[in-house]
Amino acid sequence: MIRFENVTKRYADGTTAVDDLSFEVAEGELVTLVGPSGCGKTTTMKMVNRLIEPTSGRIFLDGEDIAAVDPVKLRRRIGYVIQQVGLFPHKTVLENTATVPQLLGWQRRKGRDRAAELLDLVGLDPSVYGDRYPDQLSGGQRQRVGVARALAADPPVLLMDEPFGAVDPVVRERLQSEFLRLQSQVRKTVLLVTHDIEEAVRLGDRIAVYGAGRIEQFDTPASVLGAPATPYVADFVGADRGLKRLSVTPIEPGDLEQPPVVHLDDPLAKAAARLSADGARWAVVLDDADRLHGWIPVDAAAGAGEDRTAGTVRDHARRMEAWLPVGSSLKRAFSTMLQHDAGWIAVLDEDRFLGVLTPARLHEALRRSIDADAGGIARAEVELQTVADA
Ligand SMILES: Nc1ncnc2c1ncn2[C@@H]1O[C@H](COP(=O)(O)OP(=O)(O)OP(=O)(O)O)[C@@H](O)[C@H]1O
Repeated sequence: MIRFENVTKRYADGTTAVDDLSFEVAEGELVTLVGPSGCGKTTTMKMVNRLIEPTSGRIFLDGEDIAAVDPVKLRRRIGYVIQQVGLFPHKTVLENTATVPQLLGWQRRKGRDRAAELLDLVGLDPSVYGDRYPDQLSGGQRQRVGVARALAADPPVLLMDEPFGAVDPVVRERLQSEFLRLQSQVRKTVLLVTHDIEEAVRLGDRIAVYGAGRIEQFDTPASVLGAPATPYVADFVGADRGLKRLSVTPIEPGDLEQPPVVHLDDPLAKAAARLSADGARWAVVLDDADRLHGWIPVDAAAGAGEDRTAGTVRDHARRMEAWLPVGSSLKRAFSTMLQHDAGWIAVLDEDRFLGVLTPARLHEALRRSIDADAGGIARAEVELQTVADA
């Protein structure tokens, strides 16, 4: 979809920002460009929408040499998201989002409908936020409007330059997750610039790791972390790449343990029988709609024995705060365990209880991720022990 062929950019003062670059981004693929400041990432990106012209080499978009395409027409096919967002302060959120459809001459109604649809898609209720002005939004909300605006005219290509750089780490992680969910729906061809290797690994189908003006490695996150191509890349991804892998490995249903399950209205004696049959120390407690309520320890249930008057699970159940949606990263699972000082966390699919993740299962999931890698990555290279050390 996007192809660079021997592209070099030399600025007037003699700086070579990009040096003989060749790579290709497939349709629907999200490629992250990562590297230290000044290595040529932004220059690379701005050559795609012709904000910067290459000194030599050619860039193709969908097979067409972009040098021959009128820059204004070219930019209509390319959404552009930047860190400073650049919303018009005197226009409402809805008007800002509808900017490009309006420039394209869409009917006002159609443009606004589309803008509302996009705001919804990025998690901003248009009936709540549509009439606000940018200064009435948080940084994270402004960033979402930036993404909605870039998508409004449904361009096949999206360029994103440090799109989540201006917000704090917690909001940043949330925006990243939201963007991944969005991308799985809209499947744009995306080039995303970041200087944060963790962001690059988390978001990219493939990562281009830049040295000065050149790509040192262009590969999947697993391969970049597991088998850095050069000492430079190894140094850049850091010694804790086993830990970074945690942030790119999602919890899957197969990773979960299935402890005994009881319901709030079950007699205590029934819960005690379930626990003793399984030899378990605790059971998960669900409400009558099968939603997670909490857990019950074996000693609370054991007193009941055969005594049918001992009450119900409800009287002894404890609430469980440590839970995560399936698909969350192992890193989030690990930090949730630490935060709640919990030996296990519940994993849900929407409201449905799927099972629990324990530290042992987390470790196994990490191994699964390593085993699933493209061949040639020696397990020993990935520092599993860092999980235990952390
Ligand atoms: N207009 C310009 N004139 C001269 N040199 C420039 C110009 N724009 C960028 N450069 C230089 O080109 C090199 C690459 O810059 P570029 O902005 O592409 O880097 P980057 O990797 O995006 O950096 P950052 O992460 O800091 O944004 C740098 O050395 C920069 O100083």
